[in-house]
Amino acid sequence: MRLWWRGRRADVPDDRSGLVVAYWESHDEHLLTATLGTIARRLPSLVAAALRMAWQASPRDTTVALTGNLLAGVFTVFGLVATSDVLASLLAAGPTPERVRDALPSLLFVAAATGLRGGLLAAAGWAQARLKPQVERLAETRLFELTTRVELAAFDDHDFHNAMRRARDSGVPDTATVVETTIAVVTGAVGVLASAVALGLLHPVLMPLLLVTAVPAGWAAVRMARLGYRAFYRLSAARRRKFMLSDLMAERQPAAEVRAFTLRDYLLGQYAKVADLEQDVQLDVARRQAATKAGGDLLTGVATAGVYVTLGVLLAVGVIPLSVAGAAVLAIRTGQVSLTALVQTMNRLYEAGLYFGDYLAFCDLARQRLPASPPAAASAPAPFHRLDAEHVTFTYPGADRPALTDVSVTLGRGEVVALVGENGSGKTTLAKLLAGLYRPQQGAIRWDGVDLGAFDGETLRRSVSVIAQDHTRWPLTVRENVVMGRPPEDDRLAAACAAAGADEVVAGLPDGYDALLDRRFRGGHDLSGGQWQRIAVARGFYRDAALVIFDEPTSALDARAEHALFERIRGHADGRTIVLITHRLASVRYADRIYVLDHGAVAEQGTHDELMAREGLYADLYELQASAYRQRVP
Ligand SMILES: Nc1ncnc2c1ncn2[C@@H]1O[C@H](COP(=O)(O)OP(=O)(O)OP(=O)(O)O)[C@@H](O)[C@H]1O
Repeated sequence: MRLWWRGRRADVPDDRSGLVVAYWESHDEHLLTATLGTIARRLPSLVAAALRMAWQASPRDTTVALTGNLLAGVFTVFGLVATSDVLASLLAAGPTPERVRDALPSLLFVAAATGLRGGLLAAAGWAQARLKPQVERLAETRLFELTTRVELAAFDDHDFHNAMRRARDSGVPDTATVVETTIAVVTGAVGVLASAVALGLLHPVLMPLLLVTAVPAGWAAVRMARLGYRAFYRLSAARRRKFMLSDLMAERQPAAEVRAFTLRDYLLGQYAKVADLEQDVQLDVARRQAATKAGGDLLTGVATAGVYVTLGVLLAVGVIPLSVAGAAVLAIRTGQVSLTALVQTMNRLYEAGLYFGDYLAFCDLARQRLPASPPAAASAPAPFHRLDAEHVTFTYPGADRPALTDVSVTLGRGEVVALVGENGSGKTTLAKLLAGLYRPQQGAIRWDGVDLGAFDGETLRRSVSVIAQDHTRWPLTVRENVVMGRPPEDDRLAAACAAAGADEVVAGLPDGYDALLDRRFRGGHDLSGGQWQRIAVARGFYRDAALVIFDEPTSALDARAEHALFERIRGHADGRTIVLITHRLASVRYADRIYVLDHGAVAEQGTHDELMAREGLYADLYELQASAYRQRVP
């Protein structure tokens, strides 16, 4: 890990003695140490990956785009060679009308070759234009197929986030650019090759002259692209922070707290810091890119002058006739136009290829984080008789101590089991493990004796319903918020909403179940915290799951609604097992079993009466809450 700071050469380490380095100012640099050679060697595989992607997006458009450009190149050669014949006829001795007549067949050939070339390029261009959106869509779909399947723990990993941000921000759009520029590079290369072949046919000594002009421009393009990429890579963590700050300053949800806590100056100050950093790095890169370009242009000019001087010498010493020299000038000009285009597109390909490389790297990384499917995954587990956590230990990625240590709990079919304990004691973590969202590092979660790892993850999760403490307020309609991708059934929807007390919420909305729950859209509605909580609970009831986990489902409910909800939860269990996490101990009195967690371990377990008789942690917490209600104001 190296540190760096704005205003300095981006690749010079800086100890910044005495200053605290923010986490978004530091990053791993191993990728940036790649040499030009390494990166150049990467290009062919990137091009191959891009062409593979283009082929998968549309074989027909890829074929038309490639063959159209290749054939157009062939007609360029024909046209240039025929031009030499035209010049030879026109510059020959004899009366002008005769010379023109002699040149006529070659002239017609030049016209036909030019027309055909134009037609082919137009067809190829149309195919290329069609290819772009198809490739973009394919790249994006693949990315989201992975991000929605990777294990949940990946989202606790900052490296994964950084890689995902780079892949989403630039990788996806640049995938289409790589495909587009790959084809453009083929076009440019064919154009240059056509001119080189035409020059070779005119006289073998002329061919290398064209290539001399390519070297400086190519060097400059590659160096400029690399400088740009280095800046992008270095800034990716800072950009994530900038996006986060801009969301805090311009999104609806934090808007009230930004004002209430007078956070404006603080946020703007933080934003200015990141923006300064970004600007300084960008200016530094722009300066170095401009110097590189100027150097490249100067050298290209010198090389071009050298080419024309050589041509003049060849003409003067009689190595080539005037007609060949004329056609050679034309071929060199054509070749240089193609060469400039080739260098420019190579530059873009190289640059986009680096971002596309990020996209490919992220896809590989995400594939490694896909949950391992067992060799013979059993499909949807039938409702269980027992669900056991056996000596489970779990540590979050990057955390220095376990969130759960040697935890064992048992849930019987149709039971209401409560998890209680102080903040951070591990209740939510245990619930997520029971739901199969995280895998324990030690111990096992067994569904009727079968380790959860033996089940197919998707089908397992269909048998479990988790109403998270920080449940998502989906910007969708009420119906979609409850049904959550399952087939919509009106009777079931109404029953789930009634069980959760969400029917009253729906009755108050003008569009009922079709009301859109997001004020940022026209006609959207907002709900109170408690109303949202009822909608979230209705989600839990709607799913036909063997295990339903309610993580603090009543924290935002008023006392009456809370009491009613617990009654309903008990009444609607219907053979389902309910795991209830709550701090309101009066609500868990009637649970079949209560587990008391303390610092990631089960401290006590039993029924309310058993735990009260024990006079341990549960009894203390219960008494504390009860006494708060008993206290009278003097
Ligand atoms: N994604 C995460 N990455 C790292 N550590 C985490 C993560 N989520 C929770 N923890 C840590 O794991 C421990 C248990 O957290 P957990 O959310 O399970 O507690 P809890 O009992 O549900 O708390 P609360 O009552 O406040 O909801 C805490 O120390 C917490 O800081």
